[in-house]
Amino acid sequence: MTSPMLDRQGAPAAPHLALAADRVSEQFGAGAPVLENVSLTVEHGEFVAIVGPSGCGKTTLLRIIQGLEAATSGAVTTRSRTGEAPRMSYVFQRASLLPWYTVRDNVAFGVTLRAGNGIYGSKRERDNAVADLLALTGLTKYADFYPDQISGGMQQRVNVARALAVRPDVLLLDEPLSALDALTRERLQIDVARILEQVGTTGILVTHDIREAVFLSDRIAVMAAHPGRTRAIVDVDFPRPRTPEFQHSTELAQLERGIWEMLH
Ligand SMILES: Nc1ncnc2c1ncn2[C@@H]1O[C@H](COP(=O)(O)OP(=O)(O)OP(=O)(O)O)[C@@H](O)[C@H]1O
Repeated sequence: MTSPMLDRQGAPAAPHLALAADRVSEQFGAGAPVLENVSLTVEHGEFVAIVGPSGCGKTTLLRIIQGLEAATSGAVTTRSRTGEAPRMSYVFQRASLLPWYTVRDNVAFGVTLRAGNGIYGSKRERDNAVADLLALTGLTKYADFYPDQISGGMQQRVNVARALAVRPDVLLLDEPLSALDALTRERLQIDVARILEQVGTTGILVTHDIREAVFLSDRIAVMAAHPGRTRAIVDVDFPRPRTPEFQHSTELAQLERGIWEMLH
């Protein structure tokens, strides 16, 4: 993951790229191939969604990108805007919060974890960072609550705030909103769009929800299964952040329909 980014010819790739997955294949033991020659590039500040049928290897691809899983063949290369290895953070479907910590302390935990990495120098800087993250994610009023005293949507906000505490160059989101009810989910999609715009981080989102993918992303990788492969890369050519009206617009519905047809 720390190797310099190379293109297919072996020359340094364009510095505007945050990530390049090049012909990534994965097979676990003697099982059927899970991923086959998946290639994907993501520019700095870009938000890319991955959609596809269950079992096509979306989570596996995300885990390979994060370095938690080694690809059988192919390579993933990453770099930050400064040219160094990027910091990545991961948001899962279920918020894994510390139940005995308040909302504030759960976010502070993410900040403290990184204090030793030189991101935050002093205690005051850490306290300010926590306050900023709480404000950014709409949690200031809930700072002294415990996780079991807030809704699932609020818990997921804490999860996002904690993930952002490391000031990630790349934020990986694996079905972050799928456990939420439809209304909460729509509201959080709008907030996630605003938060991403404010922090300017690069993002990769795995989702089953095509509408969510269209609403949030610049491009969508549509995958096919058995083995998992990229079927198409779809551009979502609308300025970000998207307005709440865009969520129910004809343009979004048309793109959603086109992707749905690809998947069925
Ligand atoms: N560590 C592992 N060992 C063996 N098989 C695995 C491992 N991880 C994933 N798989 C298999 O790889 C395939 C793809 O799994 P993955 O979770 O990546 O798919 P997905 O597209 O994210 O699915 P879903 O949309 O249902 O979450 C599945 O058949 C899964 O059982």
